[in-house]
Amino acid sequence: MILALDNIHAHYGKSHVLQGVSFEVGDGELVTLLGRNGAGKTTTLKSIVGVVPSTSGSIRFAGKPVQGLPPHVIASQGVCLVPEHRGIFKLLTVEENLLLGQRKRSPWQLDDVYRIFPRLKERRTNGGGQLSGGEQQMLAIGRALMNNPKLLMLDEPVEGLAPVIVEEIVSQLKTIKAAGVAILLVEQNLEVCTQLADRHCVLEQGRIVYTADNATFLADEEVKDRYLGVGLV
Ligand SMILES: Nc1ncnc2c1ncn2[C@@H]1O[C@H](COP(=O)(O)OP(=O)(O)OP(=O)(O)O)[C@@H](O)[C@H]1O
Repeated sequence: MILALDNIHAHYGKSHVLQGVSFEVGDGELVTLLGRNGAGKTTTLKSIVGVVPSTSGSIRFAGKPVQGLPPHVIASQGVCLVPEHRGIFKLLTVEENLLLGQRKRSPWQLDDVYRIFPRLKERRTNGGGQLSGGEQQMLAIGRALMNNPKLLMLDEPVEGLAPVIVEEIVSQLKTIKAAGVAILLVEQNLEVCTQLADRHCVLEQGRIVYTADNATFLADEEVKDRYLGVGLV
């Protein structure tokens, strides 16, 4: 088990946003966190990396409690969050952005990242601000890989991207998963989720209300309707 959340609560001021979130991610597993807008998906990711402190419950990473530790200490244990807005340094080149994430002992060095993301190699001397949205997303994922994550967390990585770029990112995430990196994915695009995931967890009003493996989820039209308000096309 790489990640285990047990009964996590979190607040923004008086607003009780996470109301007892419990779920697990196994070693090398890809789990999605689904739910309507405002369900608490981003807050859950932020509480795992310690940016939003959880007020009770426990978070264990690779068997060790991480709750309450400062974000940089949690990150150094191998948890990496690629946030929705990607955090690219626009004035640095692609390569400089990647090198910011570099760790000497990481199995992911520049050439490894360039193998998965050939577009980044082509663009390596371009400024981060000159990249398309899809390329920025690839850069954010590439930089996270250089940090040697055991668990990579992605917040809506394909939102607003053209279908051909979405396909490219899906295939790159498959490669990263095949390399043994566990992934926790927050994504509204259910087609992408069901192409990638081993398991799905649905959040509603700050609680996990449904968990199923991918095959069960695909067959369950009711859950999509009830909790997500969408049908799969
Ligand atoms: N910084 C903040 N301060 C106060 N309330 C916040 C803050 N960030 C989020 N919230 C509120 O907390 C709740 C959960 O937000 P969160 O972003 O975790 O949801 P989400 O499931 O990721 O939804 P979305 O897809 O809209 O991002 C929402 O009601 C939101 O308005």
